[in-house]
Amino acid sequence: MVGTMAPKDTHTALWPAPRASATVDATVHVPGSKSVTNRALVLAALASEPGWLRRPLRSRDTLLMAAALRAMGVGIEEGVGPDGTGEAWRVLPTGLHGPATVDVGNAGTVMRFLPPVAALADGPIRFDGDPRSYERPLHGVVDALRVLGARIDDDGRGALPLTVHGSGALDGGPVRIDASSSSQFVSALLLSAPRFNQGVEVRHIGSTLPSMPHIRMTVDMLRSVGAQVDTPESGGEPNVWRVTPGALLGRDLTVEPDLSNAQPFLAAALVTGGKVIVPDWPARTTQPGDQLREIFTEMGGSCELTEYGLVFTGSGSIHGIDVDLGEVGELTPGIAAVAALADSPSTLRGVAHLRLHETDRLAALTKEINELGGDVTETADGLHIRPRPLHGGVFHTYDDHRMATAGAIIGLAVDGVQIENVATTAKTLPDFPDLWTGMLGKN
Ligand SMILES: O=C(O)C1=C[C@@H](OP(=O)(O)O)[C@@H](O)[C@H](O)C1
Ligand SMILES: C=C(OP(=O)(O)O)C(=O)O
Repeated sequence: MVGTMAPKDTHTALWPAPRASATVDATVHVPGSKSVTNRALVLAALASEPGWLRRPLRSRDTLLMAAALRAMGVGIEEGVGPDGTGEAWRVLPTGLHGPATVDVGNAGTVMRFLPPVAALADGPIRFDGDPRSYERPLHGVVDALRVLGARIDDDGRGALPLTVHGSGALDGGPVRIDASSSSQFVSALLLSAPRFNQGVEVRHIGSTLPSMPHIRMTVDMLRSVGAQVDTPESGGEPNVWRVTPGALLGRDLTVEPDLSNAQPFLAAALVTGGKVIVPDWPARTTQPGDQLREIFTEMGGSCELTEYGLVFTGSGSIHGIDVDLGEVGELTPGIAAVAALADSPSTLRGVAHLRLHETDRLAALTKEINELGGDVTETADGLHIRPRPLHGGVFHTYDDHRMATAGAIIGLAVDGVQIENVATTAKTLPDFPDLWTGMLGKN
């Protein structure tokens, strides 16, 4: 296996989650969005001219994406931007070639967005990854690609590991998929579709479709590089997306801060009754993390979006919430952590698909919060959380970055919480421990 594996000995290491000794008052510069960085890399690799990616996220998931595209022949030069300010990557779309091997790690974006890219390469592309990647749903992408003309060898489950036998081009056309287990099936097919001979028409036929903001992000970013996309929201049929074939432009794109990774820092303001400022919070964005402004306000905070960024202030009280998180599933672990410290119960709904994320997040949150003395029960599609006084203990993280940050939130208010393998935050936020202690004035 190639790529950026987390070192083994960090898996059992325990990190004493710092207890907040005072109200937090900090400005936290949150690194770039994983979801934007990995979409931008794919689109730049498929473009007909070079492009720039400024302030890209440098984390396990994005480095795996860059390594995979490089393995297929794309040039990605890491350096500073054209005006000398900040990190910027130059992407040179110099072809898509096999044979190559791709390590997806446990990155949903890599395992789902790249098989359609591989179908356009001129040789076999082998996909492998962490053990968990074998269990995460991929059938929506694999089955659809076969309908669209690709040859794929897998073990019969439509899951990893597998080989896409790229032939240099893909027919494309209409396809029906059930994306109820991951919005990334839809995003994956749309992102590469301008390069399919007939483009694509994706029709979602499942009962529910999670993470709509992430599909909007895909559509927005496609349009920003010149693709023509018809969506349900632009007057098309419900649950149908169409992409017209055509060349993609090389762009100069600045990546927004990752608003889902801003969550633990905003939560710190909420939990301690303090204030956290996140510079460069975008005024308009498709990122699901933007919904934290509303969710955390309902849970007791208040926020002001200024030209400088988001100013989020806790009131000293934390309220429970009854909320459907289907659109913003990746925010669930952080919301559950805050809810466990609230003054009233919470019900988090619409997130059954989290059982197939980095880990089974509903089971993991239930077990870990309850082992600290909490009272959480799983429902068919979410969690009931009844706050109780918590005590210290080991918070296991199951190689899930958002479990680690959820544990750190609880540790702010509870003595003796120890986070197992905090290094797993490197999936999307390698700087987490430093940013966290910096926020608390403990560096
Ligand atoms: O497209 C994306 O960038 C993402 C989509 C969502 O996936 P699911 O729809 O599988 O939940 C989200 O949870 C994940 O963190 C990132
Ligand atoms: C679900 C997540 O990631 P992935 O892109 O691997 O699906 C996440 O970051 O919460």
